[in-house]
Amino acid sequence: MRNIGRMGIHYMNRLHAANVPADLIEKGQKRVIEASLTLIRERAKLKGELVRALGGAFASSSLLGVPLGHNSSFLQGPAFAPPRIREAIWCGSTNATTEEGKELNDPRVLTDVGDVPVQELRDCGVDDDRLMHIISESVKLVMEEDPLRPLVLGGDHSISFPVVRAVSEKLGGPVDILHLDAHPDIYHAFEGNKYSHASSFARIMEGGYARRLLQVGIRSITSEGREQGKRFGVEQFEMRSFSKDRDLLENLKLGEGVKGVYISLDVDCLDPAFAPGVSHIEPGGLSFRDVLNILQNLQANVVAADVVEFNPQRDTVDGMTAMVAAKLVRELTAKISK
Ligand SMILES: NC(=[NH2+])NCCC[C@H](N)C(=O)O
Ligand SMILES: [Mn+2]
Ligand SMILES: [Mn+2]
Repeated sequence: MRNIGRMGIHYMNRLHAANVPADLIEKGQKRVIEASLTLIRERAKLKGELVRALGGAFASSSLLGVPLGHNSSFLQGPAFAPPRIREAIWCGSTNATTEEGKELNDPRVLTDVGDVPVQELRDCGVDDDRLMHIISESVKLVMEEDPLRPLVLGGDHSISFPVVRAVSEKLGGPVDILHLDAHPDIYHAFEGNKYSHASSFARIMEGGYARRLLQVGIRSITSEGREQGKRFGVEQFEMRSFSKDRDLLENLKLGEGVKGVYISLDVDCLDPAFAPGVSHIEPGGLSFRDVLNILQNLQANVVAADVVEFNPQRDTVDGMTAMVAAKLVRELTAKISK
């Protein structure tokens, strides 16, 4: 199953090689892209109408899955994360109430517009330039429907670039970003791939989509990561000084004077003891409660967020990391919805 995407690309290459007219392929791709966007557009419209009809919501989280794993430099399992996270959000072992009392069953708090069909698009030969634009377009379709705000389920971390681009373009200016991760993901082009999951924040900063970028949980950083951080004025908070920074990080106020705040949560910001189901095991990380303390105390208008890099193929048999990722989504929902 995990190779369908690649087989799809090879299949398209064979069609090109066999002199299948390029415009035939191009026209077919356009129809598939339109169909993909139509499904998301109509679901977002319906959920928006529903929330507005119920009334009283100023901001409301809406899940958008982006099952994309091929821009990972290591394992591609994050492509399979969105359905596993949804399953865990609604798992009967817990309940539908967030820690401070929001009801997830209430569509004014949480709705779902489904997944961008990444596999299907790649199978038709859609390349990454276009795929990234389709992801951006999908995010904008959610934002079109006031009061819906996108809560994106990755996927590897490459998806944050098209998502933040869309949020910034749609709101008409930069946002402040709180980025929790073991890695800064700011290489100019990791292993030659400008869309790499290790390069998304280079694209975001180049594009001018963020004013401030705060990176928290960092404990795997190369000299390029530090240089690029300086170059873009990134505020990098490393784990080795976390006990010193804790006070500041648990009392953050962000987003004043910009369009809002974006939160990007790479599950590997957590210590692998809390979240073993990730591609890049990096000891010495945050505890789950550290992350919740930072989130719950954050003063900010959170306009959108993502949870990325959960790899179900590396999870424990009881799906522990799926529950961890789901709880991050639940508490982000609480943060966004009001
Ligand atoms: N989004 C991520 N999990 N990125 C991990 C990047 C790992 C890469 N090997 C590095 O040196 O930084
Ligand atoms: Mn990352
Ligand atoms: Mn990471």
